[in-house]
Amino acid sequence: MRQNHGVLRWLTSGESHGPALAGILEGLPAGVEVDSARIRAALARRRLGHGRGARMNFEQDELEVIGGIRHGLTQGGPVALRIGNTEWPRWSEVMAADPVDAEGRRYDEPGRLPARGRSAPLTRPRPGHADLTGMQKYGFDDARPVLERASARETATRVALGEVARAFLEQAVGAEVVSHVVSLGTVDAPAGVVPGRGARDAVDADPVRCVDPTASAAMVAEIDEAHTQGDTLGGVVEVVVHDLPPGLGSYVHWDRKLDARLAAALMGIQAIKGVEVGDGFETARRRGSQAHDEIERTDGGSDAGGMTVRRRTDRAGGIEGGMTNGEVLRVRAAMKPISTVPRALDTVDTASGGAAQAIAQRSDVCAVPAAGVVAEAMVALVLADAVLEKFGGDTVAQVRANVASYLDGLTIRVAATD
Ligand SMILES: Cc1cc2nc3c(=O)[nH]c(=O)nc-3n(C[C@H](O)[C@H](O)[C@H](O)COP(=O)(O)O)c2cc1C
Ligand SMILES: C=C(O[C@@H]1CC(C(=O)O)=C[C@@H](OP(=O)(O)O)[C@H]1O)C(=O)O
Repeated sequence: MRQNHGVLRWLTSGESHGPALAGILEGLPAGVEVDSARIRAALARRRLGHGRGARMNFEQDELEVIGGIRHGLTQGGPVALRIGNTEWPRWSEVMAADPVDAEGRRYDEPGRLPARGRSAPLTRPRPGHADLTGMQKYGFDDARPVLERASARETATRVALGEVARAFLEQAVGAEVVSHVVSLGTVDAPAGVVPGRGARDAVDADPVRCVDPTASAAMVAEIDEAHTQGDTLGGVVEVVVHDLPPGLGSYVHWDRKLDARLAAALMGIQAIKGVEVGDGFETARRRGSQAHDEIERTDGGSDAGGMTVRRRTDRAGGIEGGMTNGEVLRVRAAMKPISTVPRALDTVDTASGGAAQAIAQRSDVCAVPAAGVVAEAMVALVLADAVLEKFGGDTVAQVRANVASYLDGLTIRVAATD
């Protein structure tokens, strides 16, 4: 299955140390209010979090909107963005698109161009990164081109495009997307704490984007300890979406199920190794009587005319049968520890064939808080796609009217959750 099977399409391009990243989002209606200041603010959120590496401090995301937005409004055409890497001047030769000297020589022609410093081939692939298999698959004798594209630097583009999708979701359906860190290393935040509407700034103000201060302090301490020991950490983030209408996605076919589409989008983030919908794996341990969300009427009526209902709990995370059910949507993504481990792991040197220590230059110790921001972007893109698929419209106003008409026509309504 290719993700983006619905109405919206999005693509990214660019390398970690290339001149820029590029992203295109195609299929949005006209009239989404979004400007570069908003997208820049989203990019700044992705750089947050205790445990990120030095590069987050000395590099900026230089955003330029190339197309699709005029005077702060989308125009209906593809939104195209460029995010310049301010590191580029130091890499302009190593990552040059064209052959690097007048004779048209390349670094990957052994003996033809002296490969020193940054241009020296990387031949000690890191366990857990894309290095070794990427070299095999694409026929490289240098891991450089593999890590350049595999790098999560690319997630800057997703966050930028995701912010446009988030603006659409807010304006078309009134939905709000937020994420928080629910575990980091061995530390768990208390179960059942879900950030409400408007909580995003408070979450972002926390050094690890965790809503519980005690757990946050323990997470910070665990990052510091791992750092001291030359080690790295992973964790779990939860994306929470408030005020989605019931009926996004569908039960009728596997690739239309919203949970399948969200899971694919989240698994497509670098280092994500597991996804849970709602209480996920915990639900599998429960009995049926304790696993599901019982339904009750809230309007006081007893006839079968128009009624309002709610679920007493939200263990399902707002999705049943591959569709939003009108409750708060919750999806979790588990991130493995960063694979560039300073206390380097064993590998082989692909040039000499001998045993070696893996590449271990600067690296993030932990990027779980940032992964939450990336996960929000992926969820926003999938939900924007699902909203457009169900409600259509060439302008935000049309989509909004279509949503209102659908909700007005429901004989069974879902009570507001917060
Ligand atoms: C926000 C973010 C930051 C990351 N930072 C690093 C890093 O500094 N060093 C590293 O080795 N991996 C980092 N990763 C993970 C790698 O990009 C990822 O493990 C690699 O591309 C291999 O893909 P896989 O883990 O999905 O198999 C980061 C991932 C994310 C989401
Ligand atoms: C640059 C970003 O993340 C990078 C993601 C990354 C990786 O291997 O995924 C490795 C690191 O890059 P470098 O090895 O050049 O320091 C991170 O800094 C970013 O998120 O903007």
